[in-house]
Amino acid sequence: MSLAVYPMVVPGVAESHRAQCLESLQQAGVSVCTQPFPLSPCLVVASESCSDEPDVIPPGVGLNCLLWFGAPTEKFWRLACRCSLWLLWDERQASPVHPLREKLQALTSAQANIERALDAQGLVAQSASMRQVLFHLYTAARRGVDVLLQGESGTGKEQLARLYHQFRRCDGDLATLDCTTLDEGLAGSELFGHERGAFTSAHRSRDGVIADADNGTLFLDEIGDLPLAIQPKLLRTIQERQYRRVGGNQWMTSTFGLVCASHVALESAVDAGNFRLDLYHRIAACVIMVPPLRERVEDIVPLAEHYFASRCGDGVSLSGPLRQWLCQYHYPGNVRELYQRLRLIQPEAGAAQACLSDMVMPCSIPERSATGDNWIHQSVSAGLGLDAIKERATREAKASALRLCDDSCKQAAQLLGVSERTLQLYKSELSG
Ligand SMILES: Nc1ncnc2c1ncn2[C@@H]1O[C@H](COP(=O)(O)OP(=O)(O)OP(=O)(O)O)[C@@H](O)[C@H]1O
Repeated sequence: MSLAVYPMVVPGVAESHRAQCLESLQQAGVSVCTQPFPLSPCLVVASESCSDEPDVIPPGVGLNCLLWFGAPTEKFWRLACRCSLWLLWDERQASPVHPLREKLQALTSAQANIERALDAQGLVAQSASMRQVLFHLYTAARRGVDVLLQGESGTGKEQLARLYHQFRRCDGDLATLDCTTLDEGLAGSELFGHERGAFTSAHRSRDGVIADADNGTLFLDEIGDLPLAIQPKLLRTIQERQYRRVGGNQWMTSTFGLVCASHVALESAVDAGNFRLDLYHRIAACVIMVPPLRERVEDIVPLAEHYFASRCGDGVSLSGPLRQWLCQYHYPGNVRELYQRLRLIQPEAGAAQACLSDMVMPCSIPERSATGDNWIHQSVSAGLGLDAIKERATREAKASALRLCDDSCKQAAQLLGVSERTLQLYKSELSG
């Protein structure tokens, strides 16, 4: 396999270390790219003397390997947690040519497979933290390790479960069970299936999701919501991959890979007595924390571009103010909320750029507000006249625009198509 790498020497690293690194790459037969290239891994070269910037690793580069000169220190761990793999270079020993080649080989083939899977599923992951999540997911899937995905709602756990299934390259299907919808009485049947006559409405025998996942992957979404009564029944199934249908007495086998997801920290659910510790230990062999969107701001613009590309065709770029507007928000609902926000923006078909002025605001004032109070109707009945009504509508529009734009007069002005000064005056009137 021909290997290429982009060495990213962190500022402050000694020149002698940089030279040693380049020499080892040459000995390992690895070519050196002069630019970060998405499909080539990045070798982050660092040592204790390097700068301590948290964002030394730029977004958009491929998977990365940290090459650290010297003994690991706190700085090493801070950097290592942003890298997929790492290699320590103990200067008393010969240069680590073979391990270096091996790690770069592993990263290169993972990178190509991950890229293919992202394309196939229409997913975007540019940030170093998401690249790392993908690498761990890929490694776990290829080694047949079960995975627990934890992260806030809307971060993409379900999409990652699909990727995990794709990475496993198995013959069977991805069988999904959303545990939030499980009725306590029917949970056993949904999971294990049932025999005919097992309960009053069981007119026929049927398979459950565990049988459906045979030779494939079982995805238990929101596993924290699994009724407590059914939890002990899953222990053997997860450990031995065996199950018994409700009303049956024969143990059956299903060979599946397991991926579970939860938006709550399951450790807290265990502490609160809502989740069994023995079940937690069986599903948490490899816990992958999916970072919230506000902690990977680098993903916001690529996700937005991806969203517009899927709606308007390729090549829609975002105007500067629109990028700024999108990146300033903190997205408690994560990618799902970003997509909802983007629905407000409607670039013209075939337009090369999406701008804030493409934003569609609700153009008619609702007939009745949630409280049932129709202020326009009341104002008209009270004989207030059009000017007073317009004046109030204008004030409400300014307040809404400022709220939407996190109090930025400039962006709110763009949104309303008025001058920035108009919004500044409105704000000073309010504070005066
Ligand atoms: N990396 C990504 N690239 C493209 N779209 C994404 C990505 N991550 C999430 N999405 C989109 O965001 C939305 C929410 O994703 P998903 O349902 O996977 O989140 P979740 O973490 O499972 O949420 P919940 O905990 O509420 O079930 C979906 O529309 C999904 O397509």
